[in-house]
Amino acid sequence: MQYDVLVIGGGVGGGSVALNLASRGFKVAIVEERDWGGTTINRGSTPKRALLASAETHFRMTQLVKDVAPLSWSEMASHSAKVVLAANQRYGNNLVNAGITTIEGHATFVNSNTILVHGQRYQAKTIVLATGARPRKLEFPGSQYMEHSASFLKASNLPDKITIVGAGIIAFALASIATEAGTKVTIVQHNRMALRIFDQGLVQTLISRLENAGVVFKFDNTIQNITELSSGSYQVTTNQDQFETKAIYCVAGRVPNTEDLNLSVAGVKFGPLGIKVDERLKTSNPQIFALGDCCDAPVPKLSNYAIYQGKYLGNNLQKPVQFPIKYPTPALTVFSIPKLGQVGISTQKAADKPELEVKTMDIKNWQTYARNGDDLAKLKIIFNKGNQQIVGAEVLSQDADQLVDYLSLLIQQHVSADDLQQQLFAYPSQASDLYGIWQSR
Ligand SMILES: Cc1cc2nc3c(=O)[nH]c(=O)nc-3n(C[C@H](O)[C@H](O)[C@H](O)COP(=O)(O)OP(=O)(O)OC[C@H]3O[C@@H](n4cnc5c(N)ncnc54)[C@H](O)[C@@H]3O)c2cc1C
Ligand SMILES: NC(=O)c1ccc[n+]([C@@H]2O[C@H](COP(=O)([O-])OP(=O)(O)OC[C@H]3O[C@@H](n4cnc5c(N)ncnc54)[C@H](O)[C@@H]3O)[C@@H](O)[C@H]2O)c1
Repeated sequence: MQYDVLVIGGGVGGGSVALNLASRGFKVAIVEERDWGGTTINRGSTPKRALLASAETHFRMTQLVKDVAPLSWSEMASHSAKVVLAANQRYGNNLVNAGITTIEGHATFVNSNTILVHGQRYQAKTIVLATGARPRKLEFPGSQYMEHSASFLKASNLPDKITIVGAGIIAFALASIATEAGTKVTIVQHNRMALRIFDQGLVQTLISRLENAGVVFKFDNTIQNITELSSGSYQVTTNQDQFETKAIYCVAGRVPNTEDLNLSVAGVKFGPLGIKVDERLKTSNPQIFALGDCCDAPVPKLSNYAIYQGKYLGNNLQKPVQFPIKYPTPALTVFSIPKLGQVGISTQKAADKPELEVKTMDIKNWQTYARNGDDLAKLKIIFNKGNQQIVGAEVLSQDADQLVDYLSLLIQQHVSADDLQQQLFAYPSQASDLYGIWQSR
């Protein structure tokens, strides 16, 4: 069967490019071997945020009133499962309703413009690879007892004592959710560094808050083996320690899905960081493109980048791709309790730039944060000393994701303090708090 464009991978990256191209009249087919919506919808931010919805509401209540009833994991899990099922079905339906041919199965290349799925050949002049990534596996005796974030996120029961391996973005979200649900969490990190790219002062405050809530951090601990005990629990032995736990989730990074595609027959080069692409997302074969978590592009591997890359390719594929991809202001959030957000230039990068100044603002007394009892709320904002424009920020707050997005708009639009005074925000709202950034300087 012949198409204008074949997309391999039905996650948010593949879906984004397929929907964009279909809306322009291209004959598009998309292949998915597991579930429509990929990691984001089925095993990533959608279930994570659905579980977090209960966990953070519970946390907020405990900040404001006494005697809050404990959370029920089974209720949280069934809410999350409903949200995921609806999103997954909506995702598949959107593709079909857009006139895209959806093919279920594993795709491999036969040659540079032909793929094979369940013995059937499909051809296209242009192919887009959007095969995503999978959890990185660690190997040591007993490592087979470790599960991954996906099994945490779909667990119908959560044990009362769990271990998380890796102190990264996923770990802080899972630990926050589990702790709020009453589970005792231990995080094992092989060195001293948690959340490497974030402001380490804010990270330390977040660690202290989680420690006060009962999370045990074991830094400089490398797991040597795990043994199963007759009780059904596990004994974890590290280079420093030995302890019992009831489940172990390994969240020590992710690796791109580049194997089992027969990329070499298509002339597509790849390495450990993913499929090699140029600044137009073109692979080493000029008719094959790659985007999202499977590709080795110089941006974080996040849903928002995969979707943005999909839109870029969709906008440009009808003609030879003319313009290199230009990424907007980066914004990301660790969905912990409280959240940790980063936008634009980070405090670590600002430290090397004398033209920038970092101002730390204790925002807990600002209206939004005071009324929410958000006592740890802190904003580190990075200004250009010359024109006083905001170029970046790092935020610790229950609402860091929203503040980061407001700041992203200000940065992207080069908004100055004077420009902001021309806006009339609803009052008192988180947006109206923004005036405080200049007042507090
Ligand atoms: C627990 C967790 C939480 C996350 N939270 C966030 C968050 O809050 N915010 C954020 O921005 N990012 C988050 N991420 C990252 C985000 O999920 C990824 O960046 C995003 O899913 C990448 O999209 P993608 O389309 O490139 O890949 P994927 O979503 O992984 O989709 C790739 C698809 O390709 C399919 N596939 C692979 N090989 C083949 C083949 N040969 N044939 C057919 N199909 C194939 C796979 O089955 C998969 O469905 C999170 C990730 C995890 C694991
Ligand atoms: N909110 C978001 O935007 C969001 C949320 C979740 C995931 N993601 C994406 O998913 C990716 C994967 O998340 P992640 O948390 O798995 O990765 P990560 O890179 O954020 O963290 C992995 C952690 O594991 C540690 N580690 C590595 N080997 C180890 C070992 N042997 N023992 C103990 N610790 C070890 C690393 O030092 C690091 O701290 C992220 O990089 C990001 O692209 C994004």
